[in-house]
Amino acid sequence: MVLSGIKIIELAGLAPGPLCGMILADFGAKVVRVDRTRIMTTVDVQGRGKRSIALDLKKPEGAEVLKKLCIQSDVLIEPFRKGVMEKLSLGPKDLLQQNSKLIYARLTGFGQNGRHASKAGHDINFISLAGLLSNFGRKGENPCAPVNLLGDFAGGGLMCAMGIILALFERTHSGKGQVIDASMVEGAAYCSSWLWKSQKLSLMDKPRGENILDSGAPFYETYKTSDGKYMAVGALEPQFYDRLIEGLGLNSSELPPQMSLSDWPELKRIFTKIFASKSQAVWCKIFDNIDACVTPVLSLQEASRYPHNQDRGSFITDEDGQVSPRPAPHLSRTPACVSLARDPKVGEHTEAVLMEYGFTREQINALQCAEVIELNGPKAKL
Ligand SMILES: C[C@H](CCC[C@@H](C)[C@H]1CC[C@H]2[C@@H]3[C@H](O)C[C@@H]4C[C@H](O)CC[C@]4(C)[C@H]3C[C@H](O)[C@]12C)C(=O)SCCNC(=O)CCNC(=O)[C@H](O)C(C)(C)COP(=O)(O)OP(=O)(O)OC[C@H]1O[C@@H](n2cnc3c(N)ncnc32)[C@H](O)[C@@H]1OP(=O)(O)O
Repeated sequence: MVLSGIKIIELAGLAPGPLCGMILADFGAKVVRVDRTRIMTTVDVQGRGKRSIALDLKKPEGAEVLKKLCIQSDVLIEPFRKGVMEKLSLGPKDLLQQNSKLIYARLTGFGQNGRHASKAGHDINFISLAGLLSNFGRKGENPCAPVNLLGDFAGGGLMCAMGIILALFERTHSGKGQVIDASMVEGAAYCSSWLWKSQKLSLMDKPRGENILDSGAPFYETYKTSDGKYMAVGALEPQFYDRLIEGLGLNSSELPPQMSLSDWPELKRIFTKIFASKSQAVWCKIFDNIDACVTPVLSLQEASRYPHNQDRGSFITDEDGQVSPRPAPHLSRTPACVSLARDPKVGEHTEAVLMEYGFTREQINALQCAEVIELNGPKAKL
């Protein structure tokens, strides 16, 4: 696997850091998640392929343990707001001094400088300041966040993983680590470069809900079917639009032209009425054989059972029976080799990991007695 041999320390966070660590683990890195002590469970639902140690970083001995782990690792992912790591004497200066090859990834909302750098925030705040949230939602309605996909995951976890991979690549030439300042405001904005640059093309320059891709256009919209489900229509180009009209059983000579903006509301009414006359399954049968960019809107469960996705094995089931997406993209020679084991429990691997990093049993016992670490898993085999 591409990242075989790469050792990553991930300090436990809420959502973006865990995705970043999971991607790297899926592609072969050895990821150790550092959980807090005295917590019953983790909120990390993206623990696939990771091991967990429970370590109290507030205790000086705990910070020393982390330093020792980082000396022997390639990457540290830290998800706290600016200044938290420095307060623990675990900032980049402290750690890079001991391991100049370390890649120190700082995944925050607002970045390491600027007036909001020390403020707390969540996905919705980051995408609001990136100028993006103002674009989501229907005409006349309040902006509505696309769950926490854009800030936390596209702009956060994924961008941070890209930064780490870039830094690992660069390190093969320079032999040096570096600090990655991954701000979710900037990551989300960067992912959305098309939106910024398409203003010039008059594609997305009208108010929210009146543009071609934001529910303004009748041919890029969802429609309710007779059984209360939905179809997604993405018939943007004229050739696909013609086939949409054909599939709906309409006659284009009796309709206004596709790009007549003033007629979009009327076209939407017509399409809405027709889609409501048949069930989703019937529309699927019709549009399965027509190249019109029309697809069913599926729930997560339906997506994993959808024939095309089954053809490609796009979803996997772990040993707990939990279904999730398999890693993407596919690499032909060195594909991801995903773990099907259940996610790690907090502190399940403390002993095994510490021994692997050179701690003796006596040292581990002492750390345990001082409540610096917790051992919640099976004993390591010596
Ligand atoms: C929208 C998403 C988030 C979605 C997540 C939700 C699904 C979940 C969020 C809350 C969960 C619920 C909650 O946990 C309560 C229940 C728990 C139960 O187990 C399950 C049910 C729950 C109801 C649970 C359910 C769900 O899981 C939730 C609803 C996002 O946007 S995620 C992106 C967030 N933003 C960022 O990542 C940006 C950068 N980070 C930050 O801005 C802040 O870290 C953040 C996230 C705002 C948190 O701020 P906070 O003040 O709490 O932390 P920091 O200032 O960063 O400091 C961290 C302190 O912790 C100390 N520390 C860290 N590790 C250790 C350790 N190993 N040992 C000791 N101490 C440690 C660290 O030193 C800091 O201490 P100080 O404050 O003293 O400096």
